[in-house]
Amino acid sequence: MGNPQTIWYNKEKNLVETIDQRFLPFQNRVVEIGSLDEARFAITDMIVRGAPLIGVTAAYGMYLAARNFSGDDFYLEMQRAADWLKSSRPTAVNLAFAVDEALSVISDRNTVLENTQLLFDYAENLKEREIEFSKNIGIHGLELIKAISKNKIGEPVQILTHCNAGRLACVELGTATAPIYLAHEAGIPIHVWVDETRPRNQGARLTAWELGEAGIPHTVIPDNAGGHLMQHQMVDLVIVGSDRTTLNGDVANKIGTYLKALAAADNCVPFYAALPSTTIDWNLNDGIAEIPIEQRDGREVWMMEGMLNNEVHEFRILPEKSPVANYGFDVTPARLVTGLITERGVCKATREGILELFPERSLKND
Ligand SMILES: CSC[C@@H](O)[C@H](O)C(=O)COP(=O)(O)O
Repeated sequence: MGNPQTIWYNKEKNLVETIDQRFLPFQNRVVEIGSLDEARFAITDMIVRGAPLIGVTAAYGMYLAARNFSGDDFYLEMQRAADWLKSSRPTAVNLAFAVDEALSVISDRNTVLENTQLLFDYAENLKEREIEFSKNIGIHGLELIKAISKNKIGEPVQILTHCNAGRLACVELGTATAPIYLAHEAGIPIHVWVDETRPRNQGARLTAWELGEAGIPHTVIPDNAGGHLMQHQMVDLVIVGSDRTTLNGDVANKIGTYLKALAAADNCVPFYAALPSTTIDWNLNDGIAEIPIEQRDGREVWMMEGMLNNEVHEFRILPEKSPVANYGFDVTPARLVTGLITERGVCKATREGILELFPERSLKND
């Protein structure tokens, strides 16, 4: 699989490097990030994507802003860098979390050099934390898969996932895919239905690529197929990721997730969201009203990208004069979510369930 991590600091080059996800699965390119602007561009242009990876990239962006600082007012410059990064994508809360936490590690008692080192350490530490979170999400989610597997007598557990909440969206292992990787490693027969996830096709392009690399049986399906499969008992479990989950358990995730949750509820299929605590917005209590939903360039809807004669091409797929709308995310209300798989365990998608796992947040949220 090559480097299992999606982002790393290259000591020889003194640069951050990441996989350029815009070219997968056609080409596996590495891109260098050497400045704040390059970090922001990586996020806006979706060279990197997925809530945890966006957060880690932003943390490195803060470090690079400090490293390249040459003005008079370090603090003001870092505040500007923070605002600039935060304005890159609105929905994934990991971004604001990482930038704010990065700001909190610097102090006016330190030299610029000391603060720069602190920001580097913070980015590396966040990266390690995300790796650990993914591992623990995997361990807790694995128990759900094991329990279903007991009743399948040698048949594979059928898991449906939407978008890419795999290692490419994180640093290693992923969120929704972490239990899948661990189940596969443990020899539990599994099969994954991969929603293609229009318009950018993160499922077809990224999740399918990842699972293929890991040798995990999977089938890519058009986004509209999930309901049919569930009606015919062809899905045992849905696991999706999240870009922002509110304290009351509402789950924002890639557009189309809500429809999968509706179909799952109608067919009594358990529907779980897997997410690290860095994806929980502790300040929000109503996802539908309060989570900002990114609207992206219509080009993603009217163009399709594909491979022809070994080259990546774009194709127009609808009439030139038809307007398009491109909402990036939707919110699945907590009542449709069977549970949340977090690094501390599985809980109900309720304020009580979340705070039971994260009691240290209780005081702050009373
Ligand atoms: C682990 S990130 C949450 C995912 O499930 C999510 O839907 C996703 O892939 C992120 O969206 P993206 O627009 O690709 O950054």
